[in-house]
Amino acid sequence: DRFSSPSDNKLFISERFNPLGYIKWTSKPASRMFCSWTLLPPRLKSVEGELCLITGAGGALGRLFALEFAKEGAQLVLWDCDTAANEHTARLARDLGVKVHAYTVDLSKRENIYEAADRVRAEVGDVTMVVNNAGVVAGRRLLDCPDELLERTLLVNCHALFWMTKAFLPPMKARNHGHIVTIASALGLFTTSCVEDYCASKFGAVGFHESLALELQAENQGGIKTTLVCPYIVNSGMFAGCEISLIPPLEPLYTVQESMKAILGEQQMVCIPRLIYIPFLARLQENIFLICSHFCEQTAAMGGKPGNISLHGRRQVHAAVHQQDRDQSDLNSA
Ligand SMILES: NC(=O)C1=CN([C@@H]2O[C@H](COP(=O)(O)OP(=O)(O)OC[C@H]3O[C@@H](n4cnc5c(N)ncnc54)[C@H](OP(=O)(O)O)[C@@H]3O)[C@@H](O)[C@H]2O)C=CC1
Ligand SMILES: CC1=C(/C=C/C(C)=C/C=C/C(C)=C/C=O)C(C)(C)CCC1
Repeated sequence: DRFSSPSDNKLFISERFNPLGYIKWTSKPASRMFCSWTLLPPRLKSVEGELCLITGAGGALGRLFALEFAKEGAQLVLWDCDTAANEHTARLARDLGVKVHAYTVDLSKRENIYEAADRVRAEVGDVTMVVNNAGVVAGRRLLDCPDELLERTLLVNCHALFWMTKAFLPPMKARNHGHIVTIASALGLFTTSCVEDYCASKFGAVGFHESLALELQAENQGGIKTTLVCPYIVNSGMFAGCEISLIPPLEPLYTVQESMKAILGEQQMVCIPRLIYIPFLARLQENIFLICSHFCEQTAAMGGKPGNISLHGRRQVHAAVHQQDRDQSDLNSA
């Protein structure tokens, strides 16, 4: 059994919970609904024969992703700005018997991404899976941080997602087949202090990912899967040595194996550990409230049924009350 762990035999509703699923609920037949919310363990797909591009492949998680995809039999395209680290990952993956193509790419430069994408298409072929994993953090207090470092975080963690998708999605759409994975962070769902650049970029990544997933769904491109990965602090890589007293950092291999389960299970999102779903769900509840408010407002605008409390109506009441207050104060001052 791939990625077996002691918890594999237990059934956790949070594991199967699919946050974009509530939209599916309203639009898809009961069978699909059941699949999104089922308690049954997911079937893991095969990636044998897929061409999988991993960014940041020389880094802690990127290297482990490359090795896990290699074990699964995928052909690899590895991107990183650190040539030596990337080549090292490539050698380790080749030792597992798969074809590996390593490229030195600076993801903070749009033209660099487009040029490298053209080279990959010409030299290797159409990429069918993209794992947007590369990431950076300025790691300094906002007011002490050079502007360029702050900008770089947004360029690498967020803007690069636009250019990667523009470069690699079209052939996927032509075949209605592919998979785009976004390695975001728990800090794309809620915030903590002193990481303004990182939070801004990861919130951007989460928003980008959700919107793309909905766009593909609206365009009936169900053959193109998307997975959002939101890990807590990992005991390696960019946050190595960073600890919070309550919860110990995650082990990198555990993080990547949990991510692989979600990717191969075609899950739309995974929070690692599950505790991270709690602040996420708190936000989701807020969003549902906003959608309901919007719906009430539209109902009112369409001449909603008596008894409906509409925000639109309430706003008119507020405006009338304010007008009365102003009239009263004019009277007082006269
Ligand atoms: N580690 C953690 O605690 C957590 C990490 N994540 C996310 O996981 C992902 C991987 O993180 P992790 O493995 O820890 O990070 P690492 O720093 O270990 O690896 C990131 C890799 O990306 C490369 N990279 C950085 N900038 C660029 C660029 N402009 N162009 C190309 N490659 C670049 C880095 O190269 P170089 O070393 O030369 O900069 C490095 O090889 C990131 O998106 C991160 O935000 C999410 C939650 C927690
Ligand atoms: C709010 C919150 C927590 C704090 C989480 C933090 C501070 C996460 C930091 C994550 C990082 C640095 C990710 C990097 O990508 C806990 C302790 C899980 C408990 C549940 C609520």
